[in-house]
Amino acid sequence: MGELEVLDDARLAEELEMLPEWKHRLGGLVTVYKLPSAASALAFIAAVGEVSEELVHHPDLDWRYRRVFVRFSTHDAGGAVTAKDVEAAHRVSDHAAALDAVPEPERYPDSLSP
Ligand SMILES: C[C@H](O)[C@H](O)[C@H]1CNC2=NC(N)=NC(=O)C2=N1
Repeated sequence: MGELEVLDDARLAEELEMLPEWKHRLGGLVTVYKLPSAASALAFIAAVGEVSEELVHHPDLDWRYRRVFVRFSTHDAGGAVTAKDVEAAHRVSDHAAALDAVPEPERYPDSLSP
């Protein structure tokens, strides 16, 4: 599969089974992490930034004290989910775990504008 190919529903469902901390919303992969402190939230944001630069694939981020809202979608694919979003989500989840983040994907609002 090309890395900018939009994932069909079946493939997306398969990928999401391996990404239990994420959900499909607003044409992207979204989640919320609650960090132990605002300082660790900032460290998490820095780690997300490094992943984004390494992959040249950048999320929407929303920092709210100890919580960070994350949304990955592929602009070059018209704002849909591709393999790049999946790879980025896995790497971000690993950094979240290393910082003792609590995943709260259900908190991601359905209305947050892309
Ligand atoms: C030129 C540059 O590589 C592209 O614009 C990259 C940058 N970061 C990106 N991030 C996201 N989320 N989607 C993209 O299509 C994308 N494209």
